[in-house]
Amino acid sequence: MMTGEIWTQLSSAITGLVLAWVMFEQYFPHQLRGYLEKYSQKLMSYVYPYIQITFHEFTSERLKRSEAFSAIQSYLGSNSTKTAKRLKADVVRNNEPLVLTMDDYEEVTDVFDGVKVWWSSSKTVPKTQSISFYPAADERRHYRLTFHKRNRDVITKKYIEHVLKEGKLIAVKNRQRKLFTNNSSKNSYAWKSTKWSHVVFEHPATFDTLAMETKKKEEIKKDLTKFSKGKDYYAKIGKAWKRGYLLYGPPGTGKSTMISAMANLLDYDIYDLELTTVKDNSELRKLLIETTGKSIIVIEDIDCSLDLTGQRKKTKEKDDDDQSDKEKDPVSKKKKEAEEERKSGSKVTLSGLLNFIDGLWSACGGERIIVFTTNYVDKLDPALIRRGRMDKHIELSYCCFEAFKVLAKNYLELESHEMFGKIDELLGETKMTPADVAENLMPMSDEEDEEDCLKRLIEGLETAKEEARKKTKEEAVSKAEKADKEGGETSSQVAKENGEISAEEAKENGVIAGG
Ligand SMILES: Nc1ncnc2c1ncn2[C@@H]1O[C@H](COP(=O)(O)OP(=O)(O)OP(=O)(O)O)[C@@H](O)[C@H]1O
Ligand SMILES: [Mg+2]
Repeated sequence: MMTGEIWTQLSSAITGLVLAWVMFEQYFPHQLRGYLEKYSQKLMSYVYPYIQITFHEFTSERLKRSEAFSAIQSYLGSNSTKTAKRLKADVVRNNEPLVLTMDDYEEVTDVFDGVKVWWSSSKTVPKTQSISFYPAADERRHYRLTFHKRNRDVITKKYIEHVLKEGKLIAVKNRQRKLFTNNSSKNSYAWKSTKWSHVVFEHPATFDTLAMETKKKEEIKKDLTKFSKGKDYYAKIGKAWKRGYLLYGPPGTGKSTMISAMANLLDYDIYDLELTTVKDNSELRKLLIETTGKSIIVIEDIDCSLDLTGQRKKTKEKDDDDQSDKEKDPVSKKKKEAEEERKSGSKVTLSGLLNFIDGLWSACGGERIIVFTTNYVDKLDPALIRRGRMDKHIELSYCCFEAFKVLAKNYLELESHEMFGKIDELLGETKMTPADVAENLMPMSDEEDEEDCLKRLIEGLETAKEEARKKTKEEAVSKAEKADKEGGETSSQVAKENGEISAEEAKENGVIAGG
């Protein structure tokens, strides 16, 4: 048993003796007993020469994990593996060394500047215990540092600082990037202290493999790097250190791929936030508080996740009905919106999400990027995507020739080929997503070579072109028919003025329009 603990037991024995004596001497006046207790404590501090400092896992806010605790955990993890007998292993990536930490109720010693200290780890379990299959929800860990009081200065002024600094460095070194998700069935258990579950993030996408115009790509990369180095700048201008990106475009144009590339470029974690499974605004806030710095918080398909559009329409319609509403001041308008949201009983509301992005809580820690993706940018509420919330809007679109060249290099290791000219021409005439181009470029068997793949792509592009032509024709015909049916000279007149033609004309000419 360590010296610190012997002293703890001895001290409680002495206190017990003193108290017993006080109780025995009942005729002692009340005030005198107070004095006695005070002096017995003082006496103890003379006899018991050790000082203890406790570091709790959760701070007094009880919401955020203490940074000191994490740093100590890493420090002890690397320093205690030689002496501690019981260790805990963490998730490991292939071929990487095991990450070990000291297990609960384990004790280790450390020596600093010739001074010996004792570290112990323990946890507190709530007093009201019911018999349960799961561990208690409120289980809180702590580390206790014990040292001799004559070393007080060295420990409090130098050693603790050393531990925290070392611990943070070790944590950075051992860091495995993580992909967090709130959409896990396990999360429904009440005992789980965190709402996020994670796996190690290993996506190979980088900006080099991302197919898009080089100029645009470089601009985004520059923007991201500037952000990640902008701690002082954000502090100077008095803004929370966060940045919002809105990625929009048709399916298969690389929105999700770009998020992985962003995380790989900056070495950030990803929090994939599934809004539909979030119970209410307060749960949303809790999720945000639990995110750490150096992370990208992603909400995919934002238009499908929330009934934001409906909400907006409702208010808009009402505004149109009621002229006086238009003149209403922003405060009462907001109140009205909140009231409507409350009545509609929707889980996470627009104002909840807006608060999530730029409210008070989002300033609880810096270095966070928020990314929304959508296929329909027009459907989103302007309030959600205004600059300042979503600082940068990036459109990911159909494959252009420059993007194709990136894919050809990735998939076929081709910088140029005689067929490239034809492909360039076809890509200018028809729309194909990078996902479809990539699919065509992937060899289907070992026998297939680059040329087969390029041929397949050309065929695919020609088919797409033909289909698009047919579709435009059909649309023009049905539009013209409709105009004819609605009849009257006026409408056909208008149609003609607008460059549209009658159904018959359309059929005769085999119409070509748009594209
Ligand atoms: N710009 C791109 N560069 C490289 N690969 C791409 C690109 N766009 C799509 N791909 C390929 O297509 C697949 C699908 O792309 P991704 O999931 O990024 O599309 P998305 O825009 O997120 O689509 P959705 O709107 O349906 O979510 C990816 O696995 C990737 O291999
Ligand atoms: Mg996607």
